[in-house]
Amino acid sequence: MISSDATSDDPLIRLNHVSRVYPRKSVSVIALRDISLTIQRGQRVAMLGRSGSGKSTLLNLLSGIDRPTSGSIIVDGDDIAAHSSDQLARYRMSSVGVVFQAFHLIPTLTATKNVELPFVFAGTPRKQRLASAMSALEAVGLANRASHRPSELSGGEQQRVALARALSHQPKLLLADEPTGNLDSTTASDIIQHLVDYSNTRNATVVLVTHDEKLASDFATRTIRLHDGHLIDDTMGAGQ
Ligand SMILES: Nc1ncnc2c1ncn2[C@@H]1O[C@H](COP(=O)(O)OP(=O)(O)OP(=O)(O)O)[C@@H](O)[C@H]1O
Repeated sequence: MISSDATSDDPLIRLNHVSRVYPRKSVSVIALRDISLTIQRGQRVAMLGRSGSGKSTLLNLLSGIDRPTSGSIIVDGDDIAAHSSDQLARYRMSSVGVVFQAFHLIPTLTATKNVELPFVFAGTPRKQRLASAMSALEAVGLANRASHRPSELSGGEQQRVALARALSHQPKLLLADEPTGNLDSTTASDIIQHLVDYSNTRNATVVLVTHDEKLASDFATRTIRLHDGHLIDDTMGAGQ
C-alpha cells in the first residue's frame, strides 16, 4: 500500500490520513483506509479501482457531502472536515462542481432553468443568474438549445447541460463520477474534452472516476488507483 504525498508547487487539496468507516451493528465497513494525498491546482486526476474500492466515498468527502471518520481534508488552506454544515454548504456552492453518470436534470425545466437552479438556491439576482447560465451553456456549445427540456436533448447534450450547471459558478474543483458511463465513445470523448478545456482555461482541478483505462489516459495528468479502501498506485503523466 502506498501513501502518496507528491510535493507540490501549488496544492489545492491535501488529504492527511483520511479514513471513512460506515458503522453497522454487525460489521462496520471501512470504505477508505488512511489515505494521504496532495492534489495540485490544475491537475487532472483519473481515479480507478474495482467496484466497492472507495472511489465514490472519496469524491463525497472532497465535495463536502460527507465527512471523514478521521483525518483532515485541507482545501485551499481550510480543513473542510472540520467545517460546520453551513460552511460546507458555502464551500459546495462556491468551490465545487459535480457531475454524475445519471445526469440528474429536472425534466420539467429547460436547459437554462436547470443551469440556473444552483444560483436560485444561492439567492443570485435573476439577471445575473440568467447571464451566468447562458455563458455556461455557450461554453459547452448548447446556447442554441437553451429553451429545450431534457427529453428533447440527446444523452450527450443532457450531460453537457449537467456540465454547464456544474461549471456555471466557475469552481476551482470539478468532481466527475463516471460522467460518460451512459454515453457512446465519441460523445464520451467530447465530454472529456470539455473537462480538459475547463481545467486548462481556469487552472481548475478535475477528479474523474472512471472504469475506462483509455478514457483515463486520454484525460489525466495523474492516475490514482484504490483497492479495498487503500491507495495502491499513483502515477504522474499522460493526458493532453
Ligand atoms: N452508506 C453506506 N453504508 C455502508 N457501507 C457503504 C455505504 N456507502 C458505501 N459503502 C461501502 O463502502 C465501500 C466503498 O463504496 P464506494 O461506493 O465508495 O465504492 P466505489 O469504488 O465507488 O464503487 P462503484 O465503482 O461500484 O461505484 C463499499 O464496500 C460499499 O459497500
